Amino acid sequence: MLRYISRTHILVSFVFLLILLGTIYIYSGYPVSSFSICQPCDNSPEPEVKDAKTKDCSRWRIGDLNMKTGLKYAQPSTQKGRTDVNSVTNWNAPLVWEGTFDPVVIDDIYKRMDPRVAVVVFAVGKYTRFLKGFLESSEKYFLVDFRVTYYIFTDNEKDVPKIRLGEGRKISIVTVPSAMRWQDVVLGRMKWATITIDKQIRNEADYLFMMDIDSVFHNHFGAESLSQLSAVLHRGYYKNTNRDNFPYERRPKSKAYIPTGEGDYYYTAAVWGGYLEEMYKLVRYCYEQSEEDAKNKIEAVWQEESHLNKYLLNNKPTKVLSPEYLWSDYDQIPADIKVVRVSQLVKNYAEVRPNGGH
Ligand SMILES: CC(=O)N[C@H]1[C@@H](OP(=O)(O)OP(=O)(O)OC[C@H]2O[C@@H](n3ccc(=O)[nH]c3=O)[C@H](O)[C@@H]2O)O[C@H](CO)[C@H](O)[C@@H]1O
Ligand SMILES: [Mn+2]
Repeated sequence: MLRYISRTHILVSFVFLLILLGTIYIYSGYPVSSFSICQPCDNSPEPEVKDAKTKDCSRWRIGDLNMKTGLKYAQPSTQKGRTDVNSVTNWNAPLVWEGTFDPVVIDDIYKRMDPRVAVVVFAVGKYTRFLKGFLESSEKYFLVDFRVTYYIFTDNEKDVPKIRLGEGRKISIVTVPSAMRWQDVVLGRMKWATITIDKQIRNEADYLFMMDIDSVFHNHFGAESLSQLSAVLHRGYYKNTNRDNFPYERRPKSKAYIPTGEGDYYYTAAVWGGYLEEMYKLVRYCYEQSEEDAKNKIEAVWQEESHLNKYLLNNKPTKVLSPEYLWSDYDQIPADIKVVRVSQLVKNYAEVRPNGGH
């Protein structure tokens, strides 16, 4: 009997001890299941990661909104703000316009995390001519003081210009084959980006942006653009267009098909970004869906842009960026666009594309 009691005692004490240790472990702040953006920082092979920042980094988690003590900035108001545009979606995500954020505050918050940002751009065939304007203007306006790597996918490495880059910023060249059709380049972006994220970028970045190269930055493009998944409203359809007139893929045979009566917005495929893994999922989705289409002998009306719009209908973006984030030199600037941050260049489609035309 005595032996029996003492065994039970030992067992109960052991279980109690386990529970106690577990509780201490959890309450001591160990990240039980939360994904940490800073984890990759610690493993980073990059020599320029500063000690202080790496130490700081271990305290950061995605979703933290910690700001430096004593930072000086204008008092935010609950009464004043943009009233000419809607700045929230019906799934309660921010719709970002000039005047809906304070760059002093938001850039400080994100800079403290010191994320590594990958920018994937393609410059195939004659499109290498756009690299200089894109890179030089990006250095002036795009996530200044953040760590940025431009992944330049090209079939012509020697035409990549030498540009002076800011501290912590670099270029990584990825060689891709030339193409006979521009459609193959724009869709090929999904294939080559998927492969290269798997092989290389995953270990080198926390956020990833996909961008068209025929673009120039004109104004601040900062941390207000960062989120799990951020998509930009296409300038051509953001104001008065009925959803049934969005240029979604309308043929049921395509994987990108969206029936009439559905849809939130029409997003451009020329600027989109988010957490590395979220972007990987989406880029890979566009690649796989377009492969399915090819098997069925159909190509979506606006290539990867059609697949992107299909995905974002069911997987809502966590931030919607206004057309300030991609305007076009072809179009006049209306009153609600207070700032053009990026603009697409006017180009001679027939001359610059391998198979001409629109
Ligand atoms: C503003 C906007 O909504 N842009 C979209 C629109 O592009 P655009 O009409 O602006 O197409 P584009 O000619 O700029 O092609 C898209 C991008 O592919 C690359 N490229 C293309 C051809 C080539 O020979 N070499 C090369 O490098 C380059 O990075 C270029 O910026 O339609 C395309 C698909 O039809 C894509 O969805 C673009 O994102
Ligand atoms: Mn373009």
